Amino acid sequence: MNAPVPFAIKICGLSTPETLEAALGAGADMIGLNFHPKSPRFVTLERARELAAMARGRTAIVALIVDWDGRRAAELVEALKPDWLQLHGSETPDETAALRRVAGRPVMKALGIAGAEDLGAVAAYRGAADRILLDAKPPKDAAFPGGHGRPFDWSLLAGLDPAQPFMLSGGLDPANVAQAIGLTRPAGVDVSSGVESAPGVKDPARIAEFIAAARKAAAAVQEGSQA
Ligand SMILES: O=C(O)c1ccccc1NCC(=O)[C@H](O)[C@H](O)COP(=O)(O)O
Repeated sequence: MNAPVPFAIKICGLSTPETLEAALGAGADMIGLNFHPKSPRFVTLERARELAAMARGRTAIVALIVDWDGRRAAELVEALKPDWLQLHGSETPDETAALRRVAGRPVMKALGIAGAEDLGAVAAYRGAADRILLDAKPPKDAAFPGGHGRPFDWSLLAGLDPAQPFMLSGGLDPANVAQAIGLTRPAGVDVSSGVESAPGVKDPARIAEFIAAARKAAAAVQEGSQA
C-alpha cells in the first residue's frame, strides 16, 4: 500500500450507458458500480454487466459493496469480473484482507472521517487494503453509508502520515475539487453527488467539468513537487 500510485479520478455510482460513456469520454480512470440496494445509484447485476462490457479495457471497473461475505463477493467477481472491489461498510481489517484473498481482486477500503480520531483507522488497514478511500462519515440517521455529498474538514488530513497514499471523497464537485487536491494532495479523487443533477442522476457536463478540474489540479501539484 505504500508504493506510489498514479493519480486516479473515479466517478462513482454510474448507472446508465449514456453517463458511463460521458465518464469514459472525459477520461475517468475508475468507474464505480454500486451494489448497495438502498442506494439511489444501485445497479442490478444485469445492468452492471452491460456497463462493464462498455467500460472494460477503457477504465478500471470498481464494484462497490457494503458488508458482504466472501462467498457473495467471489460470486460477484466471477459474474462481473471487476478490476477492483470497493468496501464501503464496516469491514474490519481482517475481513478486508479475507475479502481480498477470497475474491482475488484488489480492494479499496472506504473509511469515514468526521474528526481526528477517525484517522487512527488508516494504519490498521495497511497490508489489508490496496487503497484507502477517505470519505465523509455519513449522517447518523443515514439509510446508506456513502454518497451524501457532504465534505469533511480536509485540514484534518494534515495529521496523516505523509507517506500514506489515499484517495479523497465526500462532497467533492467541479468547483471545489482543485482546492481539495491542492490542500490534501491525495493519490486520487472520487465523486458521486457532485456530478449529479439529482440523487442518482449523473450529469455528463458536470462529469466532464469535474474530471478536467481534477486533472489540472493534480498536474499542478505534481509540477510543484518536482520544482
Ligand atoms: O453513493 C452511494 O449511494 C453509496 C451508497 C452506499 C455506499 C457507498 C456509496 N457511495 C460511495 C462512494 O464512493 C461515493 O463516491 C463517496 O461516498 C462520495 O460521495 P459524494 O459525497 O456523494 O460525492
